[in-house]
Amino acid sequence: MSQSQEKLLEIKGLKQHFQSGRNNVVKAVDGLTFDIYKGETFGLVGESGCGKSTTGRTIIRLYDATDGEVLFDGENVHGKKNKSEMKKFNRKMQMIFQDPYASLNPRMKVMDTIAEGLDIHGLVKDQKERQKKVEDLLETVGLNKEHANRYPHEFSGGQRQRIGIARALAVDPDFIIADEPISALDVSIQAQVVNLMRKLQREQGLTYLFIAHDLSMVKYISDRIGVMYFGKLVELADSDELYKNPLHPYTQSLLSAIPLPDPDYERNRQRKNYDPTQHDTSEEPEFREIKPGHWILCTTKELEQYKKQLK
Ligand SMILES: Nc1ncnc2c1ncn2[C@@H]1O[C@H](COP(=O)(O)OP(=O)(O)OP(=O)(O)O)[C@@H](O)[C@H]1O
Repeated sequence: MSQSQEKLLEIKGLKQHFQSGRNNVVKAVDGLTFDIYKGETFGLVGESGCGKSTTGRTIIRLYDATDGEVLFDGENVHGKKNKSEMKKFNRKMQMIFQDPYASLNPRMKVMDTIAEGLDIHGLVKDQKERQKKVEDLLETVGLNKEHANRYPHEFSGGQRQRIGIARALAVDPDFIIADEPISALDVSIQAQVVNLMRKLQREQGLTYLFIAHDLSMVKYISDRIGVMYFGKLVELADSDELYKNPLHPYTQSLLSAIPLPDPDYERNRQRKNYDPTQHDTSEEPEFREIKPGHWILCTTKELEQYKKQLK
């Protein structure tokens, strides 16, 4: 988790609206603007359905954006690109999924699953190099070379996620979107996978967008956190700052849902419910910087109130 201030991604006014039925539009992502710095882990949290996965998928261009821009190292990912330019982006940006079993082809040996990207991008010259590269990747993620000839069903959930990580790493990416990568795993295995991701980040200078629905594990892995509610970011801050100074009532509600290790605190803790009707409606809320690096969706009047709450 070494964070620079150099931007790897600039997401500007990103929108993803889905047509649902004839007259209904789902605004899954509705105007997101934020940067992701080189070498950091940016945690994106919010409850199910708020648009986290759609954000990840739109950034990586699995979907074309309805509106807005994604700049990767200054280049517009969503601009008109020819095939070879798209291939270059596809290699630099990889994705790890929540359910590694569903994302691995059950009829493909681990060797071929991991080597798929190597083949597509022409990164190995012959079978021998291909095999060696896959074996090295298996070792990098804590598996061993004998695993290369097995099928996904022969592995545990944690091992399958390691295979998913090896597949993403094969093409030597700069940026990985991890979409709830540990939510489907046993609690005992979750920390192992997160620790592996942190180790790989240190060793390979990776940048992560780490998507999760609760704030507990995200705090541990993220440098900065964005809190998402119905397609919009409501708060964004350094991880420590967000826990010290949660200002938006929705962030406070998410935080109040995390069980805490301190028994005294835990006994007195109350779950805060978020009531979206509690906001000032005298003007449209905007994403405003309340102190350097700490952003909140609010009106000017609310901003003054939040300032008084700052610790
Ligand atoms: N391809 C699609 N077509 C139509 N609607 C979609 C599509 N993908 C997502 N949605 C809708 O967009 C909204 C956001 O979904 P999304 O999966 O991004 O949320 P999420 O925060 O990642 O939730 P979860 O944690 O459950 O995956 C939801 O209302 C969902 O039903």
